[in-house]
Amino acid sequence: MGNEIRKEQDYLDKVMATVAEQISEVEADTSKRKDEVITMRKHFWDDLKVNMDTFDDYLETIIGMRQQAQDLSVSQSTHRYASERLKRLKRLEKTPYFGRIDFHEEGTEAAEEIRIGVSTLMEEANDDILIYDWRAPVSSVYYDYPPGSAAYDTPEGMIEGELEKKYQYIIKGGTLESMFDTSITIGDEILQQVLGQGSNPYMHSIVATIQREQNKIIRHDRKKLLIVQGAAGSGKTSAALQRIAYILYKYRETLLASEIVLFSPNQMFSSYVSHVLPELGEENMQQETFQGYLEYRLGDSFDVEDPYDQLEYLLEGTDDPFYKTRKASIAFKSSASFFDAIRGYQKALETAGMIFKGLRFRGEMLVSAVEISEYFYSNDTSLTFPHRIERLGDWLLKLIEETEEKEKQKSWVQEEIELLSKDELQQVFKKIQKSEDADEDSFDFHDKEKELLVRMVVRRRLKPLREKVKRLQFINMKKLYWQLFDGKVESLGGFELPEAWIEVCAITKESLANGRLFQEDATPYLLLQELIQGFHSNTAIKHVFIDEAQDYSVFQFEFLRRLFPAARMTVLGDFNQAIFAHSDHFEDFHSLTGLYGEEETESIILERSYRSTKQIIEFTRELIPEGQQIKAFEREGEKPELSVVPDQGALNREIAGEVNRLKERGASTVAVICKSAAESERAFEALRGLDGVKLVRKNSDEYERGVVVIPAYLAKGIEFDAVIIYNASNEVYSEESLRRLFYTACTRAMHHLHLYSVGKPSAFLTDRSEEFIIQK
Ligand SMILES: Nc1ncnc2c1ncn2[C@@H]1O[C@H](COP(=O)(O)OP(=O)(O)OP(=O)(O)O)[C@@H](O)[C@H]1O
Repeated sequence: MGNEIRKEQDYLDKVMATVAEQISEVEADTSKRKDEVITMRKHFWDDLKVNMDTFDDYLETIIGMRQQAQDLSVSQSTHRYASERLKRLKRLEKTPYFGRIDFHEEGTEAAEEIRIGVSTLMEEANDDILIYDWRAPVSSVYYDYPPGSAAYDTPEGMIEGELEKKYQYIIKGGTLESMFDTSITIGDEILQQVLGQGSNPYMHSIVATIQREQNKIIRHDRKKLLIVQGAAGSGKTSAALQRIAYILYKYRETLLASEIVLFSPNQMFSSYVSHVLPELGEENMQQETFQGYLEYRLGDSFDVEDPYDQLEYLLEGTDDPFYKTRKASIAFKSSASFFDAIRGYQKALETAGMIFKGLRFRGEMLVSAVEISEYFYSNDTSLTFPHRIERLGDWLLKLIEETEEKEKQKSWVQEEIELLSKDELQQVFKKIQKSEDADEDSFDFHDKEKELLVRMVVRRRLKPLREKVKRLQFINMKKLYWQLFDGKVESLGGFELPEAWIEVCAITKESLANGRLFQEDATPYLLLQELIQGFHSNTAIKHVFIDEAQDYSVFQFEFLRRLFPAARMTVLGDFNQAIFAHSDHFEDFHSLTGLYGEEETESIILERSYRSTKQIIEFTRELIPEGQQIKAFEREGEKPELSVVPDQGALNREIAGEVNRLKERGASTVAVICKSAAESERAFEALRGLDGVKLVRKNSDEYERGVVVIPAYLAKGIEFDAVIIYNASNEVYSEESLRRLFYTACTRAMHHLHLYSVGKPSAFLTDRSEEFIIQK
């Protein structure tokens, strides 16, 4: 190995020298380009000869301007390219590469040493590649194979060969700190080191230690839908982000970061993952929350309940007289039955039952709801439904046009003209002057003025009506949806309705009447609206990523598929962490196959968990059915602890003491995880005295370092050095429906997990759990 290390240091020196040389070249070039651009911008008009005397002069001036603008734009993009290259080189300067494979390609004489880093480095004199980008085709051998036969895919086909050796390096500031010959040593020392470190305020890239099964997700490129079911901490989010970086590299000629959208659970999570792509030298994709989209589409018409308020009600509202009804409402409205009911309803509306709103003008009915309906159903029924609505809209606009003509003759118009302000009159006057060289004294001029004033007054009055028609507001959407709960669902027949159906209908109608849309109604409402009015689609988006997918209903998936018709979809989730009431049905993601069909769907399962120590995983996997399938990465730590305390006072005292101990032991993030926001508020009040403690609420948008009190549902997707479960008693966690929430909370811990319980602990902790936990 000694020889190898010397040889490696020589190679590293050569790389560092090349990087330094290229940096100074690019720096000189960038500053020259920058000056050039600034000078060009400054003198843009000086260098241009503006002469408009004759047509030829005019042409020459225009051509000159175009040329100048083109030169400026070329200089600007060359400057941009150079500064991007500089950033890449600066990254290489810190850590030029992290791995090496000695790959002997079939049919060649000897193995080639291929070093792998975050981007490519080429020797300019001879085009030799000193470092391969981790996303280059050959780099996949590094992630996919142990020494022995190996192959990798290229656009020209498979390349086969022999992987003779494989190394991992730790290089810092140009010095080789360690080098592992992974063809001899077993295990993954670097991964051990990375996972053993403390948590970070932002998620980091994992390119140096991507595991084989994760690499399959990152490089998957065949089917329209990729479904990843993975245990808590198995690297789903990490793999998704590296996959985005990979796609951006592979399709760099044609794909922009803005054509990729990641749906994430909330703002805090979005900020937590926002550093990975920039760290890899890529621009960030767009990030959205589904709630954000619902607000955007329905926020003007309704006060849309957000999923956290819905969940909080389910967790804390058990004393509410409508609690059971609300639960039944959520279950039914997220089911495939309700989905079919909505589609059946839309089908039935093709022949009868549409509800319209009549159009009134100046207090008089222009066209009644019944007349609109008659016209609608008397027209060509072979067209699609949204097309028929469009035709109806055209007809209504024509009616408005006819009305405009008729109204022009009426006396109210004259009266209104007389009331016009000076400014308004002036505007009309200017308009006529502009339109032709009219002589103000001529008869024609006054006629024109009068005509324009009449038109202006009538049009202005009719404008809101035209807008209403253009926005399809002549359809009574609220009433149409309302009707579903007024006997429609029953009349469509064939659906298994909840026992409390009558009560479900009552609370839904009441909520609609108050302008409130329950979370469980929002997507079905929007789906019905789109089925009737035509789908809003965004064809610019080429890839959609849905993280924490277990929290989405079938409605939401169907919706996203239609919203992004040109996109491939990557769906990542863990049904053991399905905490929302509508996701109770999630046992696996099999039902999603229907979205694009079996042919276009690929599923990958991740079973190894990386976030937590072996001891934490051994404990948490006991909490869920079939948890035994989850494999721990061999990282040793302490067993989780359970402290049973007699009362609330002792609970808060002991937790405060434990937080301080954990901080002293170096934990930089400590989360006190509670069942709900209500419990978090109470816990926060009691722990206020702790130095720097913060409360995380649903609208917090930054991941906080230090000590936080947080409801379990907001902690999903993120991680902490140490987790304290605020009160894991049987009184708090008794309902079976809370098992997944409890599991989600415990799996946020990386190095330490401590559960506290006032009195008897939750029944989720079985006899077997005792083996994996230290009772205090
Ligand atoms: N190959 C890897 N190399 C280094 N670290 C990894 C690797 N895979 C995962 N990790 C780390 O494990 C932790 C969990 O990863 P991540 O958050 O992506 O998992 P997840 O499956 O999305 O978890 P959850 O479902 O619980 O939200 C992170 O700290 C991540 O950096």
